[in-house]
Amino acid sequence: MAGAFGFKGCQKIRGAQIRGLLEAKDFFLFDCDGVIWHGENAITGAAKVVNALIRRGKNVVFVTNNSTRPRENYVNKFTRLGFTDVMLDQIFSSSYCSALYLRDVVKVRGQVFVIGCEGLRMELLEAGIPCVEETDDPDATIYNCALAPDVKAVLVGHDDKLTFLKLAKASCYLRDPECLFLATDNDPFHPLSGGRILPGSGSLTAALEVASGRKATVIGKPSRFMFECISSQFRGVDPAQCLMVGDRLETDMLFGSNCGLDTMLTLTGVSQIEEAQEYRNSDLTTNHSYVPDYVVDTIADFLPAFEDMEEQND
Ligand SMILES: O=C(O)COP(=O)(O)O
Ligand SMILES: [Mg+2]
Repeated sequence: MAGAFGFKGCQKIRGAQIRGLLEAKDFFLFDCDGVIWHGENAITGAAKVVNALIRRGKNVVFVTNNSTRPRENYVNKFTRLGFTDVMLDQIFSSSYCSALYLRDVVKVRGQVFVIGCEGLRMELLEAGIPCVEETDDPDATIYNCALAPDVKAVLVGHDDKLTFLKLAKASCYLRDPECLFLATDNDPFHPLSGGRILPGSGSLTAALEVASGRKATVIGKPSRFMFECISSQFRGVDPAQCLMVGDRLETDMLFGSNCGLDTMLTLTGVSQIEEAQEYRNSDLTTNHSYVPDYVVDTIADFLPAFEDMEEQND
């Protein structure tokens, strides 16, 4: 897919080309982990870029598959890391969008069984969606535990306190075909320092898919639903005016393609340019949806373009 400037995918761009892109787009969607920050550390220059875009009147939103924190937590994190003007309504997390999906699309009537962190439960409760209480009985097993009545959905997100009992309970609830099976995202893993990895929600969902014999509906990237949330909150967004900036081909770039957005891969996160070139050279046309229109080493590559624009305006 060629971007607005006719570039073939995987083209590294900088300077004047980035400036052209900044002038042509008015809606910027940023992935967080691997683009804006790594864990608790901002990527060098990221705050300056985001602050400059907002100062120039561009729309900036953040689309993160991380389901572990409530949005307020992100506002504090952005402030802590030097992003001066990020507001709650610019943050679209897979937990917040899962709550919107259950409230506004499913209009769920009944309880939701959650496999996930406290941040996911908080977003659901904030949206008025009752969650099945977690048991703290150390002797509870699937043979003797109580199962809640009227569970109308099972929602799986990143859960670093996953237990066999939680998986077993979810499998029982999913025996009811009326009970929806949802996942906040399908990320398989998250790289950690020292070559370690953290299993993602996708690995927990896969376990439940095998146990239940059912397939989950994924709310987060690469599904289009997060863009639908953004579009309805900003009263209609023109995909042609958007640029999706991410670090992962199979979630961020595919999300952008699925929503008809131009896409930019930054090489500060999970995916490398060689992987993107492999997808581009693939005979399988479905693989071309993973190919970014543009590639930059880091979003800090935007900074010289702002300086050019300033000089031009002086
Ligand atoms: O940390 C994660 O779950 C991934 O988050 P991201 O979508 O912001 O990269
Ligand atoms: Mg990321």
